[in-house]
Amino acid sequence: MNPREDIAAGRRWVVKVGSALLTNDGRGLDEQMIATLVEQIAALRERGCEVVLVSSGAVAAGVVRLGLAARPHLLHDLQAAAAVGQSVLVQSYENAFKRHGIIAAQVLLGHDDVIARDRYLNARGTLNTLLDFSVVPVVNENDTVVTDEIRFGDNDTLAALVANLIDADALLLLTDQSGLYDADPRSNPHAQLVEVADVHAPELDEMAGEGGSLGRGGMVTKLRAARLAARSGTQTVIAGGRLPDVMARVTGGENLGTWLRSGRRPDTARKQWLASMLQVQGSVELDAGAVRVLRESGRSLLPVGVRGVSGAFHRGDLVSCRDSEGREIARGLVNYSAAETREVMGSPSSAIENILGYAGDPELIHRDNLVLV
Ligand SMILES: Nc1ncnc2c1ncn2[C@@H]1O[C@H](COP(=O)(O)OP(=O)(O)O)[C@@H](O)[C@H]1O
Ligand SMILES: N[C@@H](CCC(=O)OP(=O)(O)O)C(=O)O
Repeated sequence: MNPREDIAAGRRWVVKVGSALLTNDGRGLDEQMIATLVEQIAALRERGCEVVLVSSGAVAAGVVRLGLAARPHLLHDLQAAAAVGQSVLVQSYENAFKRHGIIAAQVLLGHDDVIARDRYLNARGTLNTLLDFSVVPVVNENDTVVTDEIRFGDNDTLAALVANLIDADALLLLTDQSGLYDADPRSNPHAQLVEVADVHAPELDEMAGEGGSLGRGGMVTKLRAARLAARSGTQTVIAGGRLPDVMARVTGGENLGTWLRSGRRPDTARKQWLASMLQVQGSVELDAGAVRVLRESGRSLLPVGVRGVSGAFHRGDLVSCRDSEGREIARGLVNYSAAETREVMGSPSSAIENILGYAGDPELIHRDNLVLV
């Protein structure tokens, strides 16, 4: 039995191509690489796979087009570079796909598009419709309008959200390394490739390091992306994009790169949406009993299990639930503001009416609005 038969069975793929691969050492877009990737996607589709491509490279392409000496640091400079570079990027893909008779579509997504549930569902509908039309969506972050606080910043996270949106079977993160090593191979020549691991294995956090000068997130964001993707049951493979025929080989189940196995059952669509919201408005500290109940029995969080509150959140905001050492356990949408939570924490739900003067929900966070981290 092929241990990677789960991968080989995948029909719906999200392929993410990082800046580190696409940008010719900072000398603009590597057109040859784009042609090679597109040829491989065409071959994948011939085998009956659906593919969404998440491609970085806009900033890097814009930097060269504008004649800048290096990747800028100021947000507006980055956004200007992205605006110039995105059209160069998408034009390159358009030309390359056309040579294979494939229609491509540009899809730019921002953080707002996943926070609002109606926009989230809309993005899902559009991507699914594009796939129904046999189009290859080419997705990037909508860099020109985002502010620093709401940027994904790295396209690994964006690719995972896209995988959630379309319920992808598998996510392929192509980069300049052959996969995840047990240490950053740039600084440790003895680093060993991890061939397969459970995506939730805690020791992976020790191994994953930051990115290079061209890319953004390194292996840290790739690991986080794989965990986010696992929420829709999506398998992740991290592999070297310069390897000949890498897409056909990985998707065929060959033992290449790092397979981060997503073992558990997929979350519900609502919980996937909740997990995709990146920004919390505050946090609550739980006592040991509440930590156990959340982790082990998937129940709601009641005010009685809360010991502390920080931040200025309102009803309906996303709040992080932490243990006494500050480790995040879960996230969820609260039924009470920070001020109200301070008043009712530590009390049984039956006392809420007396304390606040009105009868609200018995839970601080209902289990349907709660995701474990
Ligand atoms: N444990 C690790 N294994 C492999 N690469 C690592 C590791 N830790 C950090 N890295 C770095 O992550 C980089 C890839 O991420 P990044 O630069 O963000 O590329 P991309 O643009 O493809 O997302 C590699 O060049 C490598 O130096
Ligand atoms: N949206 C940006 C991509 C950000 C980025 O560099 O991502 P990555 O290469 O995945 O670390 C761009 O197109 O330049």
